[in-house]
Amino acid sequence: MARWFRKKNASEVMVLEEEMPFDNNATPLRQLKSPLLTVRGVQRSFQVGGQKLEVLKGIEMELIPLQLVMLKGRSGSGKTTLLNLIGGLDQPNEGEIWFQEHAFHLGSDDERTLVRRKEIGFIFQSFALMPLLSAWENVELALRMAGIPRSEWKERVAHCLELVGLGKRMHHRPFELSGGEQQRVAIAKAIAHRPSLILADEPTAELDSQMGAQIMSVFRSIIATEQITICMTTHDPTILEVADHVYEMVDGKFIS
Ligand SMILES: Nc1ncnc2c1ncn2[C@@H]1O[C@H](COP(=O)(O)OP(=O)(O)OP(=O)(O)O)[C@@H](O)[C@H]1O
Repeated sequence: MARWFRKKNASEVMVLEEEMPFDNNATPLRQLKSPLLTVRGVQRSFQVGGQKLEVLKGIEMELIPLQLVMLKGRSGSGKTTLLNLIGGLDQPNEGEIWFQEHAFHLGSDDERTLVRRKEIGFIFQSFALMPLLSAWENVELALRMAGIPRSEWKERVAHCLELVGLGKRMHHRPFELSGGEQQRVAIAKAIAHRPSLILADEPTAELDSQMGAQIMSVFRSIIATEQITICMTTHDPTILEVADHVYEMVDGKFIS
C-alpha cells in the first residue's frame, strides 16, 4: 500500500521504519561508483479537489558523492515533494530515480524502506527529537531502530555527539538545549547508522544566522569525516553560498 509522508513529520517516518526487518545482506553502496543518485525526467502531480496539480514537471538532477547540494525555490515550488521522492518516501508519476543501483521509481514500499533505513538519514526543520529522552538516548534510539547491534551503540553514540560538538552536553534533554544544539543532536541521530546520504528539509529555518552557520560547518565536517553526501533545501542566500551545487526550482523544473 502506498503511504504518504509529509515533511516535519519525522515520527511517521520512524514508525514505518520500526516495522521493517533490518537487511544485513544489503549491498555496500559506498563501494559502488558515482553518482550516488540520478533523477531523470521526474514528474509528480496530485489530485486536489478533482483537479490535477502538477508540482514537478521534468526534474533532472544528480547527487555526486561527498557534495553539499542545495535546492532553492519559492515556497510551494516542490522542494519537499522532490526530497520525498529522493528519499524513497514517495514515487513519481513519470521518470526515473536511481539511488545507486536501486530503482526507487519501480521498487515496492518495502524495498525502498530497506534501502532507506540503511543508506539515508533525514533531518527536519523542527529537529524531530524525542522530548523526554536525552541527546544520548535520542541517538541511541536511532541505532536501535536501524537494527545496529547493541554492542556498537556506546562507541557510536559518543562519536556522533562529539562530532557535532555536543561532547559536553550528551545527557541534556532537548528542552535544556538551544535550537542550534537540538539540531546538532538531530544531525548526530541522522548520521548514527552510517548512511551515505543525508536529506535535510530547511534545517536552518528555525535558527538565527549564527546558529545556521554552525550547522553548515557541522555539515561540512561530517561530509569529510563520515563520507556522507548531503542534499538540503533552503531559502537563505547566505547558506546557499556554502553549497557545492545549487539547483533552483522554477515552475516545477530546475533552471541552470
Ligand atoms: N500530498 C499532497 N497532496 C496535494 N498537494 C500536495 C501534496 N504534497 C504537496 N502538495 C502541493 O505541492 C506543492 C509543492 O509543495 P512542497 O511542500 O513540495 O513545496 P516546497 O517548495 O517544499 O514549499 P516550502 O518552501 O513552503 O516548504 C504545494 O502546492 C503543495 O500544496
